[in-house]
Amino acid sequence: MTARPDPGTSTDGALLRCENVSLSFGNVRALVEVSLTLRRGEITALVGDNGAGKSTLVRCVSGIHRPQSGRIVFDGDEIDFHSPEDAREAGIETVHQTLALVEDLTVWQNLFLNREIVRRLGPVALLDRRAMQSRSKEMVSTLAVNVPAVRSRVRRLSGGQRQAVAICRAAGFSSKLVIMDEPTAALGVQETARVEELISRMREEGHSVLLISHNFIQVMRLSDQVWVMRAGRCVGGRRTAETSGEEIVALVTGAAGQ
Ligand SMILES: Nc1ncnc2c1ncn2[C@@H]1O[C@H](COP(=O)(O)OP(=O)(O)OP(=O)(O)O)[C@@H](O)[C@H]1O
Repeated sequence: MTARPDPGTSTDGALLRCENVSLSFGNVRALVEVSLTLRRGEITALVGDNGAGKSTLVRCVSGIHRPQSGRIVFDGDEIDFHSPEDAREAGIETVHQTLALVEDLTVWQNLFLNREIVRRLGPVALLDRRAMQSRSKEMVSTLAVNVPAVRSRVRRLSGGQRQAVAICRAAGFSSKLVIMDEPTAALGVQETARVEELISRMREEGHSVLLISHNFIQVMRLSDQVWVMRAGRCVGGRRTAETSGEEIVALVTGAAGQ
């Protein structure tokens, strides 16, 4: 990963800036000169029809793809991630639709998966279960996550509770940006409401969130800023308070200009 200082971002409040980012897969132009910004401490929504390029853009930010041209500036540095680990190291956590939780492990084991706390006893390294459990309780209670107990196995949790654990894992460990890909797509009405509450609470706790959603009502309810993608291009950005669901739908479908 290379990092180049970018003095511009510290003053304009932007945590993330994509500038003319392009990426094609063979003949498919998945991203065409996409430019957008994401401010610190806000919930930024990314909307667009199927195939618009949302996931591809997010994959560029989270280290899965590398743009063929353009640049991405995160927290003042131009990024050139080679892997999701690079992105994570820089403070970008992604909650994928698949959640990547291990069913047979407990909530706390999932929260600390691959970042176990280790205690040294002379030459021997031991997992510090007590420290991980107590830190997990703190993480869960900070965001008031609706999870029965950190010692429950994930397989016993509902879809909403699993989503909450995955979000909690991403929000913990001092991440600077949490990306969520359709966090409520597979949930019922009540569970969706709980996860939305959790996302709002993250903003109250100072987290920055990039939310991909097909649910315009949710986007209008939760976000501070909306960016719209269509056919690989970013066709507009609006402050949520200054737009309407109708205008966003019109941008998504192409019925409105920029
Ligand atoms: N790995 C890939 N190889 C080839 N084509 C791809 C690949 N990933 C995405 N695409 C193509 O790039 C375009 C953008 O896809 P992308 O998944 O980013 O859209 P999306 O807005 O996230 O859609 P959805 O809402 O359905 O997830 C589509 O035409 C898709 O078929």
